Parts: sequence; structure tokens; C-alpha cells
Amino acid sequence: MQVIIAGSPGEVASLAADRIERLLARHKAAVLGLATGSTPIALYQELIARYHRNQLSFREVTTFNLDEYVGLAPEHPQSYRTFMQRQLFDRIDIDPRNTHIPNGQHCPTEEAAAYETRIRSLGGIDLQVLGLGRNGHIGFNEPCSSLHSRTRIKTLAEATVRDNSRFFEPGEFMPKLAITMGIATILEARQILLLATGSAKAEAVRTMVEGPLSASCPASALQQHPNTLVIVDSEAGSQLSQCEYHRRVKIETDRLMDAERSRP
Ligand SMILES: O=P(O)(O)OC[C@H]1O[C@](O)(CO)[C@@H](O)[C@@H]1O
Repeated sequence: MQVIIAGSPGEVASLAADRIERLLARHKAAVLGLATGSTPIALYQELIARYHRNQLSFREVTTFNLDEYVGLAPEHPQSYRTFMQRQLFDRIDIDPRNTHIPNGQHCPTEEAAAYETRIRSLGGIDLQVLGLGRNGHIGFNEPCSSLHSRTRIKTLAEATVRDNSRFFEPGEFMPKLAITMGIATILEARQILLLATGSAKAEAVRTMVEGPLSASCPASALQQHPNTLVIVDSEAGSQLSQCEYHRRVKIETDRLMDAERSRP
């Protein structure tokens, strides 16, 4: 697991966009795994800006989102499908037929199995973007999720329901169930990019990076993945005991990249 502690949420977004830009430069038809929540919004804005500057095209890209609320129609204002359309898909040149999000109105068991099959049939995910729940969840894999889990229905933890209630109007129905890629499904992505910003995520970041591998912190499963990059801002990284080490790794990596770029 490589950890980059960026100076600001804006830098987190820009470093993450660099990774995606680099992937698309060598693989125009890449398969991206995408996430919802507040954290990736700045990344999506950066990708949209780069698309407008003709730095990026999504014409041949395929996407798979991590999760969707059970019971919400795709066109529901709070569905993750609506979120993705508004935050990214409607603002870039992606072919809508290549964007995949579980359908919260289909039978969850059948939908989950079909989702796994669709991911596999398109060659698997090249790069998976992840946010991080305050309780250490990734996707909607709440604490105690099996580290071998596949896409399935999950009950949301109370903390998650509380955290995500900010997206719903007071008194509005908020689903307590979701279909989510499993932890084993996520770990099959060839590259993982986890983003976290703000002090509310500091403890979860520390447990994910430095804690024991444990189902109590589902994100700690990423310690087993051979190509995971965690990009946090200084607040989210504030509880890491190896802060200085991570900063030095970034300086050395930047130097190496500059040297690569300036090679004739
Ligand atoms: O970025 P936020 O809004 O803090 O959300 C963090 C996590 O919570 C979720 O939105 C689900 O609760 C995840 O998709 C995300 O990884």
C-alpha cells in the first residue's frame, strides 16, 4: 500500500486525476470502478475539467460503480445512478451504455450475480476508485463483512445511515439496504485508488493503513492488494504514525517521475 499525504483536498483530486489520465493514455478502453459519496466529487470535477481541455476522453471507457441503494429506482433523485449522471456521466463523452450501476429495483440476488458476471465478461476492473466510511467501510461493506465477500445485498450500519442521511430531505425515506461489490470483488481490480479527506476520516485511515488486517475495518483488506494507492489530505492523514516516511516516499517518487519525464 502506498500512501500519499497531499496538502489539500484539491491536491488529492488532482493526484487521483493524474493516475486516471495516465491509465487512459495507455489504455483508452479501460474499465474504471467508480464510487459515490462526497469525497470523489472533486476528482470528478477535475476529470470533467481535463475532458474540456481535451486532455482526456471517456469515449471508449467502461465504468462499474460500487453500489446502489436497494428499493430506489435509477431515476430517483437520491439514487447513486442519479448522483453519477449529475456528477460525471452527463458532463463527459462516455457512452451511457458503458456505465454500469446495480439496479436497486431488481431482485438483489439476481442483480448481484449478474453484476459479477458483467464485470468478468468485460475483462475485470483496471482501476477502482474508493472512498472510505468513517467506520472503515469500502463500498457498502460494513464492519464484519467477510473479506471474501462478493457482490451482494448488505444492511447499512447505523453510523452509515446517520452519515448519509445528509443527502436525504428530513422525513424522506432512506433505504437501509444496498447492493454492493464485495471485498473480494474490489480486491480483484488491477489497481486501487482510495481517497480520504477531512479529520473525520483520520481514525479510519490509520486503522486501514496501520491496523491489523481485520473484518472490523473492511478497508484494511486493501493491505493485501499489490497495487493500492491511498491519497489523503493532511487532516485525514493526521493520525498516521509514519507520516514522515509517507512524505519522503512522495518526494522520492516525484523526483523519479520528473527524471522519467525529462528523459529524451
Ligand atoms: O465520501 P463520503 O461522503 O465521506 O463517503 C464515504 C463512503 O460512504 C459511502 O458513500 C457509502 O456510505 C461510500 O460510497 C463512500 O466510500
